[in-house]
Amino acid sequence: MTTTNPATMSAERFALETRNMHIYYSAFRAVKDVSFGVERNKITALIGPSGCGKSTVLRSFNRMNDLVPGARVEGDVLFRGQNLYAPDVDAVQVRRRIGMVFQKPNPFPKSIYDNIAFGPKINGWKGNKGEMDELVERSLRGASLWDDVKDKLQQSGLSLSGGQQQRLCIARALAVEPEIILMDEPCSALDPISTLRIEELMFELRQHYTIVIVTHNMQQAARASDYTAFFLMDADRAGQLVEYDHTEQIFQNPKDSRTEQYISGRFG
Ligand SMILES: Nc1ncnc2c1ncn2[C@@H]1O[C@H](COP(=O)(O)OP(=O)(O)OP(=O)(O)O)[C@@H](O)[C@H]1O
Repeated sequence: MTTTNPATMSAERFALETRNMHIYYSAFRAVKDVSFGVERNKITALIGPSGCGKSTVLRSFNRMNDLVPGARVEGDVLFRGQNLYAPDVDAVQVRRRIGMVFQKPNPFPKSIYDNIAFGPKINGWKGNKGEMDELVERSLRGASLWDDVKDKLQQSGLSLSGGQQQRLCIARALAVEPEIILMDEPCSALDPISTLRIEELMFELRQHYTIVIVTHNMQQAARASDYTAFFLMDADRAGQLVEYDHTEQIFQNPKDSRTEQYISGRFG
C-alpha cells in the first residue's frame, strides 16, 4: 500500500523533525522558529557562530534540556512522527534511543568493560555473561576501538588516550542500541589524527545510525557531513536557522548571502 499521509511520509524520511521550534532559558529565547528534518542514516552538521543555539538545538533532540532549570521547548520535535515532548513520553527512554557524545571525553571511572556494560545493565539487561561479553565486543568494534583494548578490558577507561576515550564514549552510546547519535563538538579536545579517526568512524556508523554533530570546525562540517544547517543570531540574540541543505550546496553554492559570508570566514 502506498502511504499518502504527509505526517507518515515525513516520519519515514526524517529521523527527527522540528516544526516551529522555539527554545527558552527562562525568559530568554535562545532559539527561534526552527523547522527542518534530519535525514535518516545521514550525518547532519549544525554550524554557526558561538551562541547561536547549536548545542541548545542538539540537546532538544534527546530532551537533555529537561535537566536545565528554566529550559523549555515550544513547537514540535518529532521522532518517528511522535512529539518527543508529549506528556506521555518518557525522557529516559528518549535518551536511550537517541544517544549523546559530549565535547570532552567523559568515560566513567570504571573499567573499559564496565563503561560499556553499565548502560545496558541500568536499562534492565537480561542476558548472561557470555551475551554481555558479545555486546561489549560488538560495541567496541562498532566504535573501532576493539583492537586497541581487547587485551585490557579490565583497565580503567581513564587510562586510554583522549581519542580512545572518545571512541569509548561512542562505544558506550552504541551499547544501548540507539537509533540516533548526537555529537556535541566531539573532536574539539582531540588532535588531528584522532579527529580524522572519529570522522572515519562517523562514516561507518552512518550505515546503521543517524548522526547529528555540532562543530565549530568548518572543514570538518564540509568533509564529514551530508547535510549542513547554518544558524545565526537575530537582533534579539535568538538563534535562527538561516539555511539547511546538502553540505556541498552550503559550502559551494549557498543560497543566502549570510551563509556565504560565514563560510568564507567574513564573520563568526
Ligand atoms: N543553561 C543555560 N542557561 C541559560 N542560558 C543558556 C544556557 N545554555 C545556553 N544558554 C544561552 O543560549 C544561547 C545559545 O547557547 P548554545 O550553547 O546553544 O550556543 P552554541 O551555538 O552551541 O554556542 P557555542 O558554539 O559557543 O557552544 C546563548 O545565548 C547561551 O548563553
